[in-house]
Amino acid sequence: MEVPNVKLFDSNSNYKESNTPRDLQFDEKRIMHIMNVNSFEGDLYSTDTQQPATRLTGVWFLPSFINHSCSPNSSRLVVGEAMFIIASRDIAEKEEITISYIDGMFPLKIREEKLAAMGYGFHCQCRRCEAERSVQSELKEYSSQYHELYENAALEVQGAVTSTVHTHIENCPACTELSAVYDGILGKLNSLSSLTNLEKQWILGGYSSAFLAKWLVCGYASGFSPPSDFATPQALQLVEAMKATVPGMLRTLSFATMLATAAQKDKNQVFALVHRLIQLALDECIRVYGKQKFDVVSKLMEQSAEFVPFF
Ligand SMILES: C[S@@+](CC[C@H](N)C(=O)[O-])C[C@H]1O[C@@H](n2cnc3c(N)ncnc32)[C@H](O)[C@@H]1O
Repeated sequence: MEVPNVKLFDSNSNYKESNTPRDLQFDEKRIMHIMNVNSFEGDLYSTDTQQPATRLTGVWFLPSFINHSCSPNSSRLVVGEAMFIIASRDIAEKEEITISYIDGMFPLKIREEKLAAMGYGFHCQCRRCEAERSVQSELKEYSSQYHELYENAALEVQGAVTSTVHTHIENCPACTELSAVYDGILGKLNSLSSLTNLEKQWILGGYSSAFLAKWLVCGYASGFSPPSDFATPQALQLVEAMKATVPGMLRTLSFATMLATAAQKDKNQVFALVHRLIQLALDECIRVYGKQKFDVVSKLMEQSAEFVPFF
């Protein structure tokens, strides 16, 4: 399809197409399809920081040309009416700019289902998907278990968050089982020699909520406040994997700050782990610049007990 002149979308421009091509004539179905695959949905932030974020849907012309990847290099932020596309990791010269159309922190099968449900009409063949497909048969057991459990686990979490009574650990069966899936996938990945370390991180990142379910189950009894000994090298390994998988996610930033706070309180904790967690939080804080990053990370650390890092 021919790309229209950008000036057509500029409200201050007098530019007009000399003659409307026949295929641009009014066709309701076609217009609806174009809207479906090109519009964005998300949180809109006011420049007035006292205002809460509101949900919005809209079409932003230039960002709508950006393709999807399950391990993208950019993410988007809407402030007022402007959409910012922010690099979430270093981007090489001539590398395609990509964003994720879905919450990519899920295993392959769920990502495929989410993309299919949105009607984009493509099968993702990014490097992350291809790496995960290449070991799909080896991971089948964990992938199926995750698939069976994750919706129920999400319901348990929602129930717990909205409940005023602190339910006990036994009342969270799906979360408990899901956390065992994480240990299983971790062991399996260690035994797979056909994958690079980065490919293993991409797969592990997709199972992050299974690890977080474990935190939830442990943190439950203590009113969601993470136990001080929860910041283990295994938790750090997951934050590193989440950063490598979908960089710049708020969930990863919050998880890192929560762990850093817990690690700081633990007298037995080595300084290197706390330091690395804070560094990761600063790296993931891609929407603010300079010294403000430190303010945001320390504020999040103060508030970390209130955060439920799940789905
Ligand atoms: C928002 S548009 C992206 C820009 C579009 N590629 C273009 O040139 O106008 C979404 C559509 O782009 C295509 N697309 C996006 N990401 C893709 C990917 N990773 N692989 C194949 N097609 C993709 C699909 O057709 C999808 O419905």
